Amino acid sequence: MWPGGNPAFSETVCSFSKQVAELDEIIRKMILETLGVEKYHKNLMESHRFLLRVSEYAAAPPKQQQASEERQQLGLVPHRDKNTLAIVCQNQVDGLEMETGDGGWVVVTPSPASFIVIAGDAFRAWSNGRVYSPLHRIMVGEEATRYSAILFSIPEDDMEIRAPPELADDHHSPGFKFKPFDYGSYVRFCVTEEGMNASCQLDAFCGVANQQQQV
Ligand SMILES: O=C(O)CCC(=O)C(=O)O
Ligand SMILES: [Fe+2]
Repeated sequence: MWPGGNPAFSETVCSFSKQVAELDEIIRKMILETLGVEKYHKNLMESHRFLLRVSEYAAAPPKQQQASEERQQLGLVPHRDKNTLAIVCQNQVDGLEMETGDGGWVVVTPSPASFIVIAGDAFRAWSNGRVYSPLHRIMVGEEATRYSAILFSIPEDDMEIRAPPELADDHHSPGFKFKPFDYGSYVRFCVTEEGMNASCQLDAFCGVANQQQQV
């Protein structure tokens, strides 16, 4: 795209990514402290890499005589992130929606100076389900174009995602909701036919059925 390079852009992207990566580290530390497993923080940081994605969701072409909700178009299909955390920084145009659990959707409207943090399946599995990875999507309106910059923290492919013993659920059998797995195998499973058709890819890949429910 830029045969001569674009040092000013590279510098901005690098500096932004470094600062948001620091925020990711702080957030992960806070979550681990809350769960009482902060001793795993360093280990968890070392086995991750970061990816920055910048996106443009162009305003949908106007459609006359339709209610405002019908004028919205899907900008990104409903999905759960596979990685650990995603930190989203957007312009002042909303569009990110989270599933509410009963099939509804709620628009996320952050204040101008805040970020949106989304946990992914790797964190859900590692935390034995205590950190939830929500289903989310992007809806595009016709008023304005939405821009977002997202920093993803991603486990290395060979990282074993295994919840620490401290997070075992002693009140339910089995104590762990997910079988341990290598992150790379999970990513590969998600693009198989079975993975793509699963309503919850993590459960389909490594979910352990609750024995009490099976009875
Ligand atoms: O652009 C956004 O706000 C979020 C996009 C997203 O969910 C993703 O890239 O996984
Ligand atoms: Fe996402």
